[in-house]
Amino acid sequence: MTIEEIRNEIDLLDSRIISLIAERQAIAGRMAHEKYLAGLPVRDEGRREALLDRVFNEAVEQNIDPVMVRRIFEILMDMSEERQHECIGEGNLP
Ligand SMILES: O=C(O)C(=O)C[C@]1(C(=O)O)C=C[C@@H](O)C=C1
Repeated sequence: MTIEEIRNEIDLLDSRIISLIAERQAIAGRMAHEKYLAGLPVRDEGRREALLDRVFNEAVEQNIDPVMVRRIFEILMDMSEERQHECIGEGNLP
């Protein structure tokens, strides 16, 4: 395989990752609605920690850097919380 072909493979995979992130953000919007109705705060520290532990362990099983994977999911959850705040009218965006 050439470098160009391998880069194309990476590009395709990156597009799939972005689609999955968009899907995750859409779910965050639904979560915001349910939390708003239930009177619950957006942030749930217990859930965050449980999720970070789970992805850390899954990364170890798959032989990829668990600390980096944890960081990625911290960012994903921050994005999700930002979306949830926007959905319930507490966003920082103009
Ligand atoms: O599980 C929740 O309660 C969510 O709102 C989802 C989510 C996430 O993106 O995974 C986002 C915010 C919370 O702090 C924890 C997790």
